[in-house]
Amino acid sequence: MSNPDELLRIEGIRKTFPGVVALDSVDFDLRRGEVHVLLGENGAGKSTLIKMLSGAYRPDSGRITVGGEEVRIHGAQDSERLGIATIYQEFNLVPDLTVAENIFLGRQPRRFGLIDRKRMNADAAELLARVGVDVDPRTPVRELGIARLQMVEIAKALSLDARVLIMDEPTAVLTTEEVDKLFRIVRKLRDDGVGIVFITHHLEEIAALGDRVTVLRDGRSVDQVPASTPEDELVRLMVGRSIEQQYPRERADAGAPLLKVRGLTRAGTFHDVDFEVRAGEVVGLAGLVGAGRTEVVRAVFGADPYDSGTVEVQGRPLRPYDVNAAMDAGIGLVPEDRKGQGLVLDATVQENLGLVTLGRSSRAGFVDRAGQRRAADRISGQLKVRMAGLHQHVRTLSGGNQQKVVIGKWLLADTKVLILDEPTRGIDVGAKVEIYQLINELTASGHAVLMISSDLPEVLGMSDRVLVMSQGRIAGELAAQEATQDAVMALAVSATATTNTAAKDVEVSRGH
Ligand SMILES: Nc1ncnc2c1ncn2[C@@H]1O[C@H](COP(=O)(O)OP(=O)(O)OP(=O)(O)O)[C@@H](O)[C@H]1O
Repeated sequence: MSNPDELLRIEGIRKTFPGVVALDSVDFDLRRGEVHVLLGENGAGKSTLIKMLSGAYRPDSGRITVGGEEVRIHGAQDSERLGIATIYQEFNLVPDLTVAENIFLGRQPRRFGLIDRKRMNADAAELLARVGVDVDPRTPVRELGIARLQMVEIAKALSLDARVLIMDEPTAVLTTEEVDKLFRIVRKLRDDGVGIVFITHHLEEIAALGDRVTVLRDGRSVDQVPASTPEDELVRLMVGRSIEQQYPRERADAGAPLLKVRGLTRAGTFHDVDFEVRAGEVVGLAGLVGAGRTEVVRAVFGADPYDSGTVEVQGRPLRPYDVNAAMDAGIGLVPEDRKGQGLVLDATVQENLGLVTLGRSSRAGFVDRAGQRRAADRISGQLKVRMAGLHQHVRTLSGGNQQKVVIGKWLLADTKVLILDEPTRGIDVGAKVEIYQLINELTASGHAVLMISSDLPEVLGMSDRVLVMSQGRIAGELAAQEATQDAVMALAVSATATTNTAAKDVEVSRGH
């Protein structure tokens, strides 16, 4: 073996699916004590590559060597035996088992043939302490939030003595504080000699955490560069061109109010929420995690009930808790949890793109299939959905491309008021700009957009006005020119400061 620090090497890997070459002659290597970032657009092949290492997929050709020896990884057990642990975005934990049971699943310490719970819990507590997470090993996993689930997964990887830890977009769903904590743990593991493969769409994380970067483009490994490479250069390598303007907001003239929300209240969740969104406007809804932003927009969309207040679209009151009424009135919602709420995974791209429009036109008594196909073609082209064709099942699209389909579905539906909840989570930098441009087109043609985002630069870069929520109330409103990170944060913590809530509930939204 040439380099004693080399943990694994991938050479000339190819993997095809019907109609798609997902990976084509990909090279990659990982050393002890490094964070190696995998960077690439949505659909570039990042997840497919790591699935070769976790044993979920087998390559069509190419070589994988671990510790200098060629290996075949035919399943999760092979991968585990080779010291490779993978943490996916959808965690692999069993909700009804405890933290300790999950960590030692199938390997519980036994005493006289029975599971030795005392020892299992003590061992788990030690591992949890190593990752610095304060959780009782006897807690059922279903009671944990996302950040802690991730920590339990890391503890499990440690228990397996993993030398290679693969993390697929671990920061996508974390708050700033949680990201800091994760980074501390990852650095510690790196210092202990673990090799970490790290996937992210947040470029600023690369210099902060990474050592080397392998760039995948269209299923090929196009370059390997140091993590200190400037961001614009990374973008160029990844998308094959430079991006001039990250937030290309083109303001339109604000017209009549399309959406009016008055006194919206649900006890214990949000109170007296008043705002309006005018034709041609992008209004950002900022706030800390837990401020009630998603809850408010779900109530506006009729997906959840409220106790009092009114929602009007173009001057007409909407019946509460009635999604169909909201959609008929022209409201659309791209939800935060897209896989759960936004897509029919076993239907095709075209079927998913047509879900809202088809519902409407069939109610009106006709279905223009050719027109639907043209529309689906157009929008998938604009959003650069990477797919074998409109007939591909959404389940087999890459994560980012699935998200583009949900957004596309609503863009096609000609909604007057489009509500976007975390629209660019998991979306690559190039595709983000495409989405912003489509937002511009919408507002230029007189539509209104209400956008929740935890990515503060995105809110500031794309909104004409920013509403800031704090503890279920609108704490203030800022015009685009006065909306700075500091001004938003001051409002976001304002109610919290007066009510002196425990610091642990105050989790700052992502700001990068
Ligand atoms: N089971 C499958 N069947 C058919 N095509 C697939 C399957 N799995 C992946 N693909 C295709 O392989 C390509 C690479 O997808 P992959 O999920 O590896 O991308 P990615 O780089 O992880 O993207 P993202 O950033 O969006 O997560 C995509 O075009 C995808 O549609």
